[in-house]
Amino acid sequence: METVGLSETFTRLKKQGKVAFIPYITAGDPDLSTTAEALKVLDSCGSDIIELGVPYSDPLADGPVIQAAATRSLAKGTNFDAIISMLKEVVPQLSCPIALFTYYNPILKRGTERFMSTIRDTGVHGLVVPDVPLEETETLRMEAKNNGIELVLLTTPTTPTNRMKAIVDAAEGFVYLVSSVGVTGARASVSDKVQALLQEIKEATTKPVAVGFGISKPEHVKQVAGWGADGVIVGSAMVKLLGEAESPQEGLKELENFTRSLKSALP
Ligand SMILES: O=P(O)(O)OC[C@@H](O)[C@@H](O)c1c[nH]c2ccccc12
Repeated sequence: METVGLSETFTRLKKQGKVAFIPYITAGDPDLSTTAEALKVLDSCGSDIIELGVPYSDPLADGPVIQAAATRSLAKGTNFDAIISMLKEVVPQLSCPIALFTYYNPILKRGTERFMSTIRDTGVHGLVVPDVPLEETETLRMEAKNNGIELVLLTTPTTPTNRMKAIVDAAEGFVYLVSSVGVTGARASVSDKVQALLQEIKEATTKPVAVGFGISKPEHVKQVAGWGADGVIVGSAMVKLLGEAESPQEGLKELENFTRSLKSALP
């Protein structure tokens, strides 16, 4: 089925007074066929957008859980081409859009234009590149636009206001507000600075803003939605369930239960 893109998804949800639930998982952990099943589980449990991470050897922005997932996946021999073939199979079966997550190096290795056209051919709608400096997003944005890919950009609690404004102006699909400084990973609570950061961003743009980092419980989800986020992103807590389970089937079952518990905490 033809899915709509990221920004259209947010427009639809906004009309329904809903907040987007956006899980992240690492491709190939525990293996690619489980990833294919996990995408379908996450979709059928009500995810509105799914972030799929391309495992990388030097995930500088990732905490221990996602680093371990990338290591396991790479040790299994997961590579970009295998992820692309899996996506060509699975994306047509999904009702929610996929945002591919990759560090900048795998893009540079392939060449930006070729990378963009390759992911476009799988039906992926979005792209998040956490380590590309704003100054270098020009080419990325142009090639993304040429291929109908929405390039999401990230802003953090320490991003200066004028730089945040440049980021939200350039972002496509949605603005990724990183909730706390440091790396990805579940935290006991979400920093209440997020509320003020959300207000500041919403004064600078009408684009949807999704919040990530540290969110791992239904009460976190409820809290962040209550602060006015248009979307809530959960990664490490998902990755941990899937990658550290007794078996892939067990992991998929836990993923389903966990997703339902978080989704039910959203309006
Ligand atoms: O893992 P957390 O704390 O739930 O945060 C989401 C995060 O994992 C996901 O969006 C992500 C995965 N890798 C990243 C690298 C940079 C920024 C964000 C990410």
